[in-house]
Amino acid sequence: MIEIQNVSKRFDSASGEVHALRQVSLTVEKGDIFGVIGFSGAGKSTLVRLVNLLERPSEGRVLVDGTDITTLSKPDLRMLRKNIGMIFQQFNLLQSKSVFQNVAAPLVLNKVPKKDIDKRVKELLHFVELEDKIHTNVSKLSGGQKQRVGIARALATNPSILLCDEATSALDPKTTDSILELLKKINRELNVTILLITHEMHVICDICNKVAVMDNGRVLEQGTVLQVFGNPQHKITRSFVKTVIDDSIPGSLAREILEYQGENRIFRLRFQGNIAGKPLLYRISAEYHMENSILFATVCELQGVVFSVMIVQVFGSAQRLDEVQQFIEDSGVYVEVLHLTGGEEDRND
Ligand SMILES: Nc1ncnc2c1ncn2[C@@H]1O[C@H](COP(=O)(O)OP(=O)(O)OP(=O)(O)O)[C@@H](O)[C@H]1O
Repeated sequence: MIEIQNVSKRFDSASGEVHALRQVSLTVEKGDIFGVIGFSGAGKSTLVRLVNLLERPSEGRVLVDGTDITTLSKPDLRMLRKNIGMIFQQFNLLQSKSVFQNVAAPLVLNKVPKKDIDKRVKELLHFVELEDKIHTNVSKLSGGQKQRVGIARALATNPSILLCDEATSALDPKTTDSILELLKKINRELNVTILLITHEMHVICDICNKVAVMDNGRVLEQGTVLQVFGNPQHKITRSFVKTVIDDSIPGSLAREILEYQGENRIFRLRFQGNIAGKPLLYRISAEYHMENSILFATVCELQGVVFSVMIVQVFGSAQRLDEVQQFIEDSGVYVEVLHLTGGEEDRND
């Protein structure tokens, strides 16, 4: 378990003090694949580097399995780093060395006997499906193969935590998917807790069970992927959601709606999981006798859960619309009233 408690991190730079992290708190439970998403400069790399003390917090505490790691002695810090593997966007391999030498490096550093190193490296290369490249120089490998070597090296000392710093950002989409599959296998079969940082929603949706959204050194929101992306509270979170599920009303449609003179309200509904099939609109017609029309609907899958967004226009008096809104809320569906101004959606961000 990783606990980051009220951590701030400041750097001195030529142009003055930089606040890379501001009072960040988050908890990664054992078994999680926890994703931190944010745009460039949000503080993600600084955050992940705290966990193996590549960076020290200016304030606050970082606990790994209950121990405040800033208080560790040098030998204990070495032990901690054995327990925490890390992979990088640019792989950070020893370029002039073979696959074997790269994967063996942490074992050599830890003075593991040679015959055990041979056995362990073969085991690891089998796990990452790269046995046939054992004697190849890493400079001859593709990006995906290099990341597999990076992963095998990170797993060499049997860590219980794996930190991933934009591990798929340098890879094409197909290779990204195969590396994400491998990370899932590491989590599932080796019980490794994963903390990853990324600016790609696809990565979060594909493998993470929890997520934190960062901006300007702060965590804006965090929780399960479904909680955070199912009902995003901040503009930045919504902009990430939009990259996988665009839920805005096209401008031409918004202008048409604005021209309508009668009383109506536009709701954005977000359905999750088994409530996706609830006959909500049918009940608004049948029980409330109110006409409604679907303006937009889309569906995707987040973490194996069906997630759908629907924008509906319901017609009726303000009082009746309040009743319907209450009914929707009581049904456990996230509902948001949309205000259209001049053909655009005004979200008061
Ligand atoms: N060693 C350093 N010295 C000075 N400033 C730093 C240092 N490391 C990071 N920063 C600054 O801290 C802020 C957060 O950087 P960080 O690399 O953690 O963000 P990020 O979200 O990982 O962005 P990116 O994906 O671009 O790396 C940035 O303004 C960055 O310039």
